Amino acid sequence: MSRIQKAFQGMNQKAFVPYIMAGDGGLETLKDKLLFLQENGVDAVEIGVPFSDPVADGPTIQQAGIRALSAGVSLTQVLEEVQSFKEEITIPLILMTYTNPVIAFGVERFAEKCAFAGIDGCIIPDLPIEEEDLFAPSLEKAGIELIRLVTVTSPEERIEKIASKGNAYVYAVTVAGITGARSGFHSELGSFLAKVKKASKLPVLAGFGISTPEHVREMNQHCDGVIVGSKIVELFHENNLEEIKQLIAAAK
Ligand SMILES: O=P(O)(O)OC[C@@H](O)[C@@H](O)c1c[nH]c2ccccc12
Repeated sequence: MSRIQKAFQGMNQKAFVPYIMAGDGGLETLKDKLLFLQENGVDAVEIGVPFSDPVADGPTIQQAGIRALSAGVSLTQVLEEVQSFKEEITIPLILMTYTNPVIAFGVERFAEKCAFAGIDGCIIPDLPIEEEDLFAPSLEKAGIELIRLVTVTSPEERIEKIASKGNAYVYAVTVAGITGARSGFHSELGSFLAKVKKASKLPVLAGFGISTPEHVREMNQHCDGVIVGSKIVELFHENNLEEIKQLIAAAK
């Protein structure tokens, strides 16, 4: 059983998975952020790779990506950095990137380097399930789990098709649109998450627009855990570690 499967199967608490942008504040801060999150009890971390054309990202994550790119941070550097401290990180790490950088890097090489760096899973949000055979075999061979997204606007058959795959967790996107803090959630949220849960044997984690402890608690009534991106990115940028702890604590 992989580290990621161990972390997410037989969980008796709700999961909390933060997203951070690698290289925001300098690549040398990545290790300290991961150690901080690990010490404070998160279940996994999504590490974003800065990319020039992040179509699914809202302004907060885009800005973090621009800061990282202007510091010269690349996919190669992110993988080398993660590899350099892999012995100290025990929680699963999920690399979040887009199809183009992976193709440019070479799919097979990407999968191997991820495995060598101690990465457990990947999220490639612009990779539709119809095209995943381009990536999935190489990732599987390297022991990297592909985490798939379903969205609140996906038709039911599509939810079923996507949610029945994989070994880690299903990422349920709770809004139609891009990442970023929001004040309210989709009216179909509860029934959407119920559909995803029914279609999958895996834990269902909800993400997009979750930015307060109240959101975390509300969302967790309908799913197995949450993913928080933009708010975590913003709080790290402001060095507000206290509020990060409060968000994590809301899931426990
Ligand atoms: O930022 P939010 O609204 O909290 O959403 C999570 C999200 O940031 C993270 O999982 C993510 C970052 N970039 C993405 C692109 C697509 C899907 C998901 C993501």
